[in-house]
Amino acid sequence: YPHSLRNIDELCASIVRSHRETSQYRVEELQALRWKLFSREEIQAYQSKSVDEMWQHCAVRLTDAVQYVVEFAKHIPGFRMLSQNDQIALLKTGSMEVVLVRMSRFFNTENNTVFFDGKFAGGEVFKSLACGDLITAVFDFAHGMCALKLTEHQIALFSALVLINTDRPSLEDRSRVQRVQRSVELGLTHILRRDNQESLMHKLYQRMAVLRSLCSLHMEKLRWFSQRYPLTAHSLFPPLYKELFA
Ligand SMILES: COc1ccc2c(n1)CCN(C(C)=O)[C@H]2C(=O)Nc1ccc(OCc2ccccc2OC)cc1
Repeated sequence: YPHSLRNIDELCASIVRSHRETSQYRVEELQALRWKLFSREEIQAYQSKSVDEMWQHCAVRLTDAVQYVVEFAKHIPGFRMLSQNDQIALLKTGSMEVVLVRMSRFFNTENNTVFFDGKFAGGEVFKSLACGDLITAVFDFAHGMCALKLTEHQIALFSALVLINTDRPSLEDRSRVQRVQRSVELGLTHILRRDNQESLMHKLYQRMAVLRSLCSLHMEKLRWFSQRYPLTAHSLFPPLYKELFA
């Protein structure tokens, strides 16, 4: 275990603090926007964008969110003790997963909308991406996360566990990653026991399995897109999005 941490409480406190400091938007902030929807004209404007324009529009915004997840990862006790390559390997596959976990905090299950460009958007706004199955899967996942009614503390520990995942391919020092993963798992079970919600644990592992298939769908769509629009993907996407996902 990382020597600096005397006990699990301290581990949980540092992950919760990091989650709060890197959450880009506070839930209360966006609660006020939940019923701010796009007008028919605004929806039509998004739907008349070309495929590559809309992909670029979304990639820029999602890269914003990914940057905050990179910051979050750096403050997970033990993450920075891993080799650079292992840190990149974990972020390559885990950062979009954490973005999608966090995205569920900005999802309105009553009108099936998600925060996007300052308002809350329904799936029809993303029609010009030409990947309705990805959007449906993103919305379904957000619904599933909201149904668990996780606290911010639980989301923080769950996000850390999603990120520190030893199943990632090409890890150099799997056993070191395993030690960090075990301490985060201890933290999550500690939080759930304290909240008297241990039954959530297996539901969270099911959510992780759904998340993995959702993110491989995202990668598949991105590969499809990059082949069809190589110029946009290689020169107009944010470097971090390319580095992590392309
Ligand atoms: C961490 O949680 C959040 C939640 C919301 C937002 C952010 N962070 C960052 C700031 N942001 C802004 C500025 O709009 C929001 C955003 O990006 N929303 C948004 C973007 C794309 C969407 O679907 C398309 C799509 C989804 C998955 C994978 C690829 C995709 O397209 C290629 C849906 C919503």
